[in-house]
Amino acid sequence: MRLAEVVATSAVVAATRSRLAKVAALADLLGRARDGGEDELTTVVSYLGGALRQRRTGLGWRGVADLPEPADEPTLTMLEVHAAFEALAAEQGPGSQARRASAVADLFGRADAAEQRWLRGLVTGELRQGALDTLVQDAAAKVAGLPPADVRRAAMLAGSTVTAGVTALTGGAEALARFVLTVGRPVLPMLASSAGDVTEAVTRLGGPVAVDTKLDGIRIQVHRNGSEVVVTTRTLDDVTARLPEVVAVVRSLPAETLVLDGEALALDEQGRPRAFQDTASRTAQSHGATITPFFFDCLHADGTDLLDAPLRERLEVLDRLVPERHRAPRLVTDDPVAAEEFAAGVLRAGHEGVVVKDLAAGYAAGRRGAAWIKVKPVHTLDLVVLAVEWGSGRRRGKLSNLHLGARDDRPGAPAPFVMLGKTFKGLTDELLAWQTERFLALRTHQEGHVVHVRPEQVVEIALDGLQRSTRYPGGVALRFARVLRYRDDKTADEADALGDVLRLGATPEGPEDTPPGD
Ligand SMILES: Nc1ncnc2c1ncn2[C@@H]1O[C@H](COP(=O)(O)OP(=O)(O)OP(=O)(O)O)[C@@H](O)[C@H]1O
Repeated sequence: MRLAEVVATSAVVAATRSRLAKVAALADLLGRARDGGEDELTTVVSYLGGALRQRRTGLGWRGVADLPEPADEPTLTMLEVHAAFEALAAEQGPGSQARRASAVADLFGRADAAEQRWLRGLVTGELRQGALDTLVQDAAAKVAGLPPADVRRAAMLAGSTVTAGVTALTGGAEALARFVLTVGRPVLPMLASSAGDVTEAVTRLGGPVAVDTKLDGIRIQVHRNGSEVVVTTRTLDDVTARLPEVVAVVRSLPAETLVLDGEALALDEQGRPRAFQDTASRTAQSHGATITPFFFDCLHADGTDLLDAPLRERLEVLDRLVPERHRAPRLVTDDPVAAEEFAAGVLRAGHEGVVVKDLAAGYAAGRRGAAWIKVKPVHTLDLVVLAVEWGSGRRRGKLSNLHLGARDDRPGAPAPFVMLGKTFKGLTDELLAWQTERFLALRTHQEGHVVHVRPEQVVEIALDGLQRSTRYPGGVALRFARVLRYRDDKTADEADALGDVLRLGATPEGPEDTPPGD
């Protein structure tokens, strides 16, 4: 298969808003790629999801900043491209940088202009978007003639869309069914959609729901097999060695095999939650505050897999095995008023909100299906830092005012991110010091006092709302944005998209609330 066919499909997917049309275009391509053998197919599935097959190529933004003249005709094949990146990834030792540069010049010199743009996006990660994964899963299911839920489930269990997609296309239902929950192997976590208030969330789900305390710590998944315990994060990184308290708690539970989902939290002496940064720094260093695990789901217990069991049943097992002091406080109700009252109490206790959950739903990775709905009182967005301004006065010598962008999910968007505003509010001295170093490392170029950076750092912003704006290209600006924390557990493709932002609803244009600099 030629690279041009993948580039063309990718353009069709970006240009339509229709989910059906996106899946159809991807399926058409996957159907053709299937005939090319497993290596080619794996490459196509991976690239359609916006990712290279190599974990590291030693190539970054800088390495593809200056490209040779594009070729007139697209001639590259997928296997040639893959082989070129394999060779790049294998380069090491003295002189490797020069050899890498010449390999890049060779590869990109054989690509036409559209292919060059696309390959550059692939290398820098700009093509990656969380939503692409489920589209590729659905397309693979369509070609294989399998229910989309089966492929999604395999991806959750394998922790990889590429593995699940290729298996569906080459081995069919039988091969797919071999992906089972294995104690000791982490699965992709279930995520939540959001609602403006608790009543809306309860009404949307209908019927009795679990209203769970939303604990502001670090997502953990714990696998126990006898005395073996493994703790992983939302991104499936192993943090077992850093969280001995969690290991000890799980070892004390009355079950031989166990998979639990929960949140690890730093608590002060009064049992109130401490700032997220305190908890987060604990996975980075292994000292500091005491960490307490709180579990809210059970996926396996003593030989019984519970992934497909309704939440009601999973919670029964959880309540039986885990003592109350290690569970997220919860109310089961179908009454929105009772749910609102419970949520108000949760906020008074210092937690960030609630997650309202459908008691009849199974456990499914990702955000689709919306069986979990989070409700937080202030709006928060996960945005990407596009540039930073040098501070003045007390902040001289520090990178301060952040330029914030959302993923631009509009068809034909001119750039991957669209700027929504700036803020320097909420930044402590510690954060200023940290971000100065971080953004200097990400610097691409400087214009006046504005340092442009590679769009890789996600930051969680609280805001009062949106206002319409003629100043910013998305047509809206953030109102009273302030920094809550840096999200090192999220990549830029998991940041909020303009579509998510607009759902907050904009008020008419008002005076600019964030002064242009500090
Ligand atoms: N009781 C709970 N049930 C489910 N998730 C919870 C609970 N308490 C805290 N959480 C956290 O909330 C997250 C669910 O929200 P979401 O899927 O939107 O992830 P997120 O983008 O990391 O959310 P946020 O930034 O709001 O924490 C989970 O990943 C988990 O870390």
